[in-house]
Amino acid sequence: MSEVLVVVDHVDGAVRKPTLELLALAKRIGEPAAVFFGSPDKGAEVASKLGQFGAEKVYVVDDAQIKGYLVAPKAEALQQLVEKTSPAAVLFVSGYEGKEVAGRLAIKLGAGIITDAVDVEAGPEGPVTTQSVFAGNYTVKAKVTHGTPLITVKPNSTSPEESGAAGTVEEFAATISDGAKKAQIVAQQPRKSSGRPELTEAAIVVSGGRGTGGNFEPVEGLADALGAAVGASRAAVDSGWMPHTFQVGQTGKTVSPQLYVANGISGAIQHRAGMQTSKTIVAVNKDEEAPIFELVDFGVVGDLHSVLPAATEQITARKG
Ligand SMILES: Cc1cc2nc3c(=O)[nH]c(=O)nc-3n(C[C@H](O)[C@H](O)[C@H](O)COP(=O)(O)OP(=O)(O)OC[C@H]3O[C@@H](n4cnc5c(N)ncnc54)[C@H](O)[C@@H]3O)c2cc1C
Repeated sequence: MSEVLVVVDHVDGAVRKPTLELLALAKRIGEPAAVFFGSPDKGAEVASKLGQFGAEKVYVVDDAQIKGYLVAPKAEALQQLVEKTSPAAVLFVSGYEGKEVAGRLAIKLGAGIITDAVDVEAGPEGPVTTQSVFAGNYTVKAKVTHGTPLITVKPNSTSPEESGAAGTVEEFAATISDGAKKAQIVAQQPRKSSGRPELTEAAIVVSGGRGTGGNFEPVEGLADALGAAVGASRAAVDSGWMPHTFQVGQTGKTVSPQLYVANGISGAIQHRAGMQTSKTIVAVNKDEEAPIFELVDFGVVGDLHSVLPAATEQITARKG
């Protein structure tokens, strides 16, 4: 069985959950092998974590020559690794960086690329992907017909699976050309931490829309009582109430938490596209005809400014 390369999404060696999801998908189509761009010192620790979730091998690519530049060196290193290992596919997390590296790699290899898959399974002639298009109204099955399939997968498309594989480390020395070092990073600033979970990884998401009137305090209060991430509709983002990084939907992030609480959000199709696969959906809306109520498991018709503080108080009291 051929290897399936999974490009690791991490922050200073802390592997993010979408990578663990990719490992579960990789296992369906071959032998999962992760590619970690980072310090070789962290290789063993990262390999142990990735091994726990199915990575049989972890290629460690020293990022000393890579981290000071934008994505071109990563694509170049991956080209060399793909040429050496001839994998059955390469999987990336569907994010800004994952898609850009995958696109560059596709050009270098002359290979086919599929972006924003929500599922990957084995087919008779290689991996078959599922994409959800037109705001979730259609699903498309696709396969790459030329070269190594390069596939970017949306976060929360599947659940990580613990398997306890070995996760052995193999260092891969890539040669980075001067041509790949043309876009240098001159300054980097980590985003201020809110102390809340990352939106796409959170088990609970509490979102607010235009119905908040710009006051997100009740939404944030409930989120904090539940240990949840905060999300927003595009109307709230376009009004300047929340940054775009909080937007859920077709042109924002896709979330699939255990619980999604939509407050003052009408349920437009573009918002649904980013949250309709949530396991349980609760909505608070003062309009009983709001379309969001078509997809909820539990709905409250009421003013969020009174419903949310009351719910927060109850939850806080129960937690003691
Ligand atoms: C190409 C394209 C891409 C888009 N991408 C996205 C996207 O990624 N994400 C996204 O969200 N939208 C997206 N949109 C916009 C989308 O069509 C809607 O306009 C948007 O989702 C509406 O946001 P909303 O539900 O907050 O506002 P509204 O539709 O105005 O709904 C507000 C709701 O709040 C309720 N309400 C008002 N006051 C209260 C109160 N006090 N208590 C309780 N309920 C109250 C109202 O009854 C209403 O249902 C996109 C649109 C286009 C054309």
